[in-house]
Amino acid sequence: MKKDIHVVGAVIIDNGRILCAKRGMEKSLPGLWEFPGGKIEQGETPQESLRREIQEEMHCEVEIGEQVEHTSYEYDFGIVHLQTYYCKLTKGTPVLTEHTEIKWLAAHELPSLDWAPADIPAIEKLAATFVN
Ligand SMILES: Nc1nc2c([nH]c(=O)n2[C@H]2C[C@H](O)[C@@H](COP(=O)(O)OP(=O)(O)OP(=O)(O)O)O2)c(=O)[nH]1
Repeated sequence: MKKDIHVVGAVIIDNGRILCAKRGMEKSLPGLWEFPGGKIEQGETPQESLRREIQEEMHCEVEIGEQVEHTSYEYDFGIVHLQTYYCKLTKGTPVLTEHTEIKWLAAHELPSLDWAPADIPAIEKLAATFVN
């Protein structure tokens, strides 16, 4: 049995653009794009986890809205259950810490990046949701 890994990702929208973050080359899924976030810790709600991760990784605060997607993807290292949520910035601006690059893209531009496989359903949904 592969281990289940519960992960939250923030779809941060600001000025009509969505924040995309590139994973480091030394990590699992090296160099792939993802939404900032991380593993849900024991006793946390997805929202608490997301707020904590965004503060730690991006040094800013977000207001969390509706869920975008909830999907599971089986990697060689485990099964990632990824929940993504719409977020708005409430304090500060995202800064690069753990990631190697960040980009702000319009929804229709999202499919042009090389995303972690678990993110594809969310990317397709976002790309189809906003016509801009
Ligand atoms: N934060 C985030 N993680 C994602 C996304 N898509 C996706 O497959 N993942 C995977 C990558 C990781 O295996 C896991 C998130 O764990 P993490 O952020 O706490 O861990 P990490 O990448 O620092 O480290 P690692 O232990 O996987 O090397 O979920 C996504 O959009 N955002």
